[in-house]
Amino acid sequence: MFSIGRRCPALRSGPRLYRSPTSTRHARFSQTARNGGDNSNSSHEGRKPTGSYTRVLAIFALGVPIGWGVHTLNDTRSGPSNSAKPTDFVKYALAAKEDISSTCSIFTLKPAQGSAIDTAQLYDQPAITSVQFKQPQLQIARSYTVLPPHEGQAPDELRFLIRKEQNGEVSGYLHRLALGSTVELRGPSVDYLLPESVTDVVFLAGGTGIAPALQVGEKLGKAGMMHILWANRRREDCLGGMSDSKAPSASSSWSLFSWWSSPTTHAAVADTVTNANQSHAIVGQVESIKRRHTSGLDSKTALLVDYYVDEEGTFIRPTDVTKLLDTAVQDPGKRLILVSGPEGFVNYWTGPKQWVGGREVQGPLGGALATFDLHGWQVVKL
Ligand SMILES: Cc1cc2nc3c(=O)[nH]c(=O)nc-3n(C[C@H](O)[C@H](O)[C@H](O)COP(=O)(O)OP(=O)(O)OC[C@H]3O[C@@H](n4cnc5c(N)ncnc54)[C@H](O)[C@@H]3O)c2cc1C
Repeated sequence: MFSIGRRCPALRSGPRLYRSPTSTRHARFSQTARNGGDNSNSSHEGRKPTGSYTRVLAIFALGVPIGWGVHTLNDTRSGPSNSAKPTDFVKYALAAKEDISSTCSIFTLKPAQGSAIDTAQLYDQPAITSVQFKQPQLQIARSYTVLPPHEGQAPDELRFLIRKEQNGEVSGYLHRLALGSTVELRGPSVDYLLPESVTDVVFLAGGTGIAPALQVGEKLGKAGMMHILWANRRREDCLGGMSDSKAPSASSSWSLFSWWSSPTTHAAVADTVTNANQSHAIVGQVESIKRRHTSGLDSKTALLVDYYVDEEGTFIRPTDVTKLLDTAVQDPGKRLILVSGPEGFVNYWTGPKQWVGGREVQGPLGGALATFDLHGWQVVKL
């Protein structure tokens, strides 16, 4: 998904995976009806109501509140009623920037003018969605995956986890913005449409590849079983994250297991996780999605996350993945392996995507996953 080292095409010619949304959710309460109500009051002032006029008034008296109620309900459900076309850039203001590590920050953006990106298309579609940010001086744009909304977030706000790439044109520009600055966004783009009847997902996420994983976790909900294997170079990027599998991948996994099993460790770890969840926003959001989407002891509908940190010597091993693929599923539906992260990470697991006719396509399966017996699991490169 993340094309490090590949220059994205300029705004004019950028390849788009976008499919045109056909939302009718924003049908506005008709202006005529509103004006009609107002006019009836002003232009007929002082006149004795006739029988039919009384009926008209009664219709307005009942109709306007009902219509307004429906209008308000639609607005609450689908965000701003003045949604911009996905191909048009709209202005947002940088409302907050939370540094979560030395290279990554969470950006919170609010619409700066009347129009805004259609949040229903971003959040409610069974799809992984992203938007493009414009770098105005260079007239280039890059895609960023929107984080699922979290508790306390205003309905029109958008949040993104963005890593500052060394010498990165757009990420560098975004990280230099002062609070309150205006930035131009367009979208949404659908990067992957989740098929119906997904029962199992294994998500291999590298670094900021956790953002689409969180979208899938949120959208899959209690519909199935999802296991995220999240790899980071540094602990600071997933501070406090504790793996759900008992023995995290490491050369000394047996000793880690005995360490994990000790009651003293459990108490200490619980404290660390609680504290870290309060301070590390992404790990906190991972945990909150897990809590909402894991149904007690029903092992068919759970979200599990394992953390891997290069600097601690823990890497996602092929056996960590094959173990999950071999897990017996009694009632199999669609099973997906989704891979998202820096280009090197995606290439290692799946081989590179390809450009065909100006569009980026999946290309043949390569990398480590091509050597596995996939038992019918479908691989998707993001
Ligand atoms: C669908 C999608 C969703 C994405 N979501 C996110 C997200 O949520 N968060 C996130 O952080 N990123 C995300 N990305 C990646 C993002 O779009 C950018 O690619 C990333 O921020 C780097 O862009 P940049 O303009 O800052 O860097 P660029 O200027 O494109 O440079 C990237 C790197 O390549 C190097 N480089 C550039 N040109 C050359 C060259 N000619 N030779 C050698 N090296 C070179 C640069 O030094 C830099 O390290 C997503 C990408 C896609 C496609």
